Amino acid sequence: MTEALVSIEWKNDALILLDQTKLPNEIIYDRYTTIQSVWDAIVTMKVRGAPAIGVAAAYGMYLGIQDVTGSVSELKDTLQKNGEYLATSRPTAVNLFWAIDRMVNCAASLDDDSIEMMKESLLTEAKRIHQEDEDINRQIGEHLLTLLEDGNGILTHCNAGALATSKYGTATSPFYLAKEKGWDLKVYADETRPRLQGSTLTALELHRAGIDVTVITDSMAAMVMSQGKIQAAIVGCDRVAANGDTANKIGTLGVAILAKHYKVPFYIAAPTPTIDMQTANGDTIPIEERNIEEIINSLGKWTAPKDVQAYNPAFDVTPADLITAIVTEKGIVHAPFEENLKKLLN
Ligand SMILES: CSC[C@H]1O[C@H](OP(=O)(O)O)[C@H](O)[C@@H]1O
Repeated sequence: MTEALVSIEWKNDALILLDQTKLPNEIIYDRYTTIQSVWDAIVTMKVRGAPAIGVAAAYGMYLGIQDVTGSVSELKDTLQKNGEYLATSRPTAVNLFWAIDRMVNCAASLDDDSIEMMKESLLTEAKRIHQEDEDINRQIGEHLLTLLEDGNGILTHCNAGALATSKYGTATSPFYLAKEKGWDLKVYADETRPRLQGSTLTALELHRAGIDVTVITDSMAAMVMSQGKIQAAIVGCDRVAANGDTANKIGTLGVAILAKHYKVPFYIAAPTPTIDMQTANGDTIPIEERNIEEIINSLGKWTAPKDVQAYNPAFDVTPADLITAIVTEKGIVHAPFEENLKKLLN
């Protein structure tokens, strides 16, 4: 086993982020001291994964008010404006907006404190969001483990791992807990074109942890399911709508359709900050479209004519009726999702 990679750390008054665009070949940590650099890290996916984006954004909101020296109301105004700016980085992962709101609401709740006291309270709130994420992920893993058995084959898509969060991951959390229990789970990781987070990130973190992981191309998912190798599919999420429709990395919908066909349980690992009860259903979840060169010039080699058209939605939406259960830190939610998510969250 090799030491676990840490995606996010607050150290010596700065945010330290592992540059995930360099993995698996280089392990490079960068130091961030401005909100602008955090915005760029989110846009360029140096830090990615809904929970990790939320934690990074919380620290970015704190970094953005360091230079405020005037009144308390000036600090609150700056925080509000910075939240609007940070919100332009990526549109789909609701954790970004959830973390921004947490920081703005934290400041709003601090009446007439001094500027320095408010800055201290905002750093405390960012650290709280960071620690909560770690606790949430372990609890999701414990609930997911009740749905699995020693020796199971599990298919996962993209990276909803420790690298997408502060620790453990969401979909990968049971793999780490299973190893602690001495179970022998066999993970099949979709490489997940075009960004390949499954092979560059999931395979990396699980392999380093000594967990049995096999990289497959996205197009092999059907075959491994048809061969009876998969007893469950577990994926992460970027936004769960009130009716259970779930946005996740592009290709997740295909995995869900295959799982239905092969009668494989399909689980969403969902921290409650990723559940957006303000969004009624999947039709209204904003889907990020990214640069088409991620497809036709991935890894710096043109694999299509340079002026060809391409379509690069970074996420798709899995309808609730393809989802077996949404597994949160507060418990396992089955259909009817709208009713049961409300019960879980209230
Ligand atoms: C627990 S990570 C959730 C989610 O985020 C990833 O997207 P991206 O790498 O573009 O930030 C992927 O969809 C994961 O499943």
